[in-house]
Amino acid sequence: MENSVSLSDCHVKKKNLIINRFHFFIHGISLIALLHYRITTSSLTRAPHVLILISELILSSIWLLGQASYWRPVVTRTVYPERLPRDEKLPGIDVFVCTADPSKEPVLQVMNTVISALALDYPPDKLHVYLSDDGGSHVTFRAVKRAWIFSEMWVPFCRKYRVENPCPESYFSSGEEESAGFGCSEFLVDKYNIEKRYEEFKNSVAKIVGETSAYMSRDHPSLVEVISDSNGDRKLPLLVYVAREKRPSRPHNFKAGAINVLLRISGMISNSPYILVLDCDFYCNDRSSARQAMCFHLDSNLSEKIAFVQFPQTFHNISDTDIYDGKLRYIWPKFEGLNGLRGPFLSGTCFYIKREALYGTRKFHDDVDLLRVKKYFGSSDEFIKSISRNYKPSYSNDKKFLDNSLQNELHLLASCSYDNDTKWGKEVGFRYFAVVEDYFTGLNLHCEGWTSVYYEPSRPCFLGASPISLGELLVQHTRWNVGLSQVALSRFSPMIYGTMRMSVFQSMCYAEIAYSPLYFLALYILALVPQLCLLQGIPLYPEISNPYLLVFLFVVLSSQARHLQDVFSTGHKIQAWSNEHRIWMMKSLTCYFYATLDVIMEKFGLKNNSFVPTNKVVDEEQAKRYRMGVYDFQAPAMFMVPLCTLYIVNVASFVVGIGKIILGGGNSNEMVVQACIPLFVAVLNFPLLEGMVSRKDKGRVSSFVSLISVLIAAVVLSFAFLV
Ligand SMILES: O=c1ccn([C@@H]2O[C@H](COP(=O)(O)OP(=O)(O)O[C@H]3O[C@H](CO)[C@@H](O)[C@H](O)[C@H]3O)[C@@H](O)[C@H]2O)c(=O)[nH]1
Ligand SMILES: [Mn+2]
Repeated sequence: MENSVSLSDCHVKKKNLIINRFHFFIHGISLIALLHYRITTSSLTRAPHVLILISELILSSIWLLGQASYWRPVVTRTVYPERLPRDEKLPGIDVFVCTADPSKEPVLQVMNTVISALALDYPPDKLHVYLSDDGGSHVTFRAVKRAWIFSEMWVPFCRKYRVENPCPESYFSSGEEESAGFGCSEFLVDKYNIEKRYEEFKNSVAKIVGETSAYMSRDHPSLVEVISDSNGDRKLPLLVYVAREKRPSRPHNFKAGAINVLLRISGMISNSPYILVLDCDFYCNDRSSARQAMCFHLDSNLSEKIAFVQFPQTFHNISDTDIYDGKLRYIWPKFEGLNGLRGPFLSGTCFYIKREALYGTRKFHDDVDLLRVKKYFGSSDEFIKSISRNYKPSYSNDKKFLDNSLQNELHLLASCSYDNDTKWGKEVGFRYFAVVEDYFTGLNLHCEGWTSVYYEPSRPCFLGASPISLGELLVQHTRWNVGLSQVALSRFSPMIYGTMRMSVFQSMCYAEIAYSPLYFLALYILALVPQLCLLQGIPLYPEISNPYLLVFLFVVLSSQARHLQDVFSTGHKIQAWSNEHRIWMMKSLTCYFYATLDVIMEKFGLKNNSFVPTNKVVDEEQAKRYRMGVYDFQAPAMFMVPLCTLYIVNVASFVVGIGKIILGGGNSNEMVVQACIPLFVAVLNFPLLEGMVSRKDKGRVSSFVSLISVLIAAVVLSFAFLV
């Protein structure tokens, strides 16, 4: 399989490296000076000072952990697909698409993802697409059959005209690519015809959706069916529909459980050495991604150790203002930095992973006994045979139907009890321990010695949907942070588990993400303590004449300058800086807080894991507000009340505090700096004020939330006067 010429290159970003290290030194020194001031000069016998010290320690520690991903050479990569071996020599690829709930994940969108995967530029007999339907829904099953019929025309069309974008919905709606010099009439006729077919397909899906209940069942037997009906010579990739068995009393382990079933089922049918995993809303936007990924997997210098090639998650539905920071812009530079270490985290979708890495078979010797293997992989003999390198699946291309014995085996492998008493979810396949199965599985692979590659081509290979309302965003990030806290508060905590198994730097990168829910504590302190102390006239920061004030100013300026540099160097405007700040505050005060609470309750047995998929259905009114850059504050009260309450506390303490400084004189010298904090909060979060006071549309803060918030804020403020 391997190739002696290099299929890929990497480049160090020298300029970034110098800036990063320079910032590290001067910011680090100023943080030490700041902490020195806190410890020596502040009166640490008083609670407010201790609290502020705690918040500063948290912020500094997370900053320090984050430096690891900026420290080593920041690498970008180039690939040379033209140097890949001939098609006959390319390895097989299985594509896994997961969907869970047709009422939240529009079927047409899911089908577009499936169709786009079928149209990847890869030898059709080497490509196999598996759709996992966790809802076991009739809608999805019927729709995928229609999708197949449409693909039989769409895939040849893409091949014939070398269409770059294999996703029909986005191809037709963007009007792009009058491609490859085929501006001729034949192309136009073909395009017209295929567009008509796509309309018919869309209508038929709409009809199916109308006729069939989108009921998502948690209680259903397994169903595995080969959808493609080609005979013998395969012009199109194989398409297989899989609904695993689900029973209400049995844990199904969410997406990780679904992927593990697909691993087993595909092992029996195609058993490709590489797997592309896609969330149902992430369609392929470039047909060449498989070949690009193979440039790493087959590169003789890299291939042995690489577990996965991760592409960035890019989104097609982000507006210019990106008010919810949906791009996750701050994440991807870290992935580039990690490229200089053992490689990036796994991010759940848009990656090509080696089957062998998920099986963990390298640790077995040839003479390992069958009983031990069964302890790992479960009772299916047929599946265990599939693990050995030279296994040929008993399914052959020329059959549409799976014969009985294979069907029985597949039912066993897709049953909800197959994982019991095996290493599935622990050492084999995607790991079940945390609801961030991607992060946690990646952590385990890196700890086992595997590496990974981050590759960001100029044309995004995949495009997905990002939440476009505050409520959805906060629900999603709460789930992520529940998962991260589960890891942080367990024996897998990266700073311990990681440093024993991989480099300190790599562990620090994992730790930064896992410990970020701690921001909640730092931000609650900073949103309350300086404000209440301002009202009481307790100074927490150096007075204007104190040279230490310069240290504080420097820390603020240098961290903001660094953030701005990051924003500008990734091609964004200043607006991204303020949006990111605002969303970070909102997430810290809600998601991070609830996530930590959730995990603590789970530890005490008061709560169970859950993975509520994000809603991918677009509400037109909401979408309109989003495009106009107007926040949608219709989020659940549990998110809105803390945000509004703290906003009111900040505004009130600023107004009263400034009034006192102006009127009272006294220690105004000491309080001026402190008044800047609520001022900053109030200005940055001005949209919240608008939402509570002046907006009339449906996305405003509800009067119920405003009322409760005013009441709680009043209690909090009166506390300052009582103590
Ligand atoms: O029980 C479940 C729950 C979810 N899913 C699928 O998992 C995918 C991701 O779910 P989504 O609701 O879109 O979650 P996001 O928070 O948007 O996903 C991000 O975060 C997840 C981890 O929390 C990763 O798995 C994803 O890849 C990553 O994109 C979707 O295709 C779902 O259909 C299942 O198959 N079974
Ligand atoms: Mn998603």
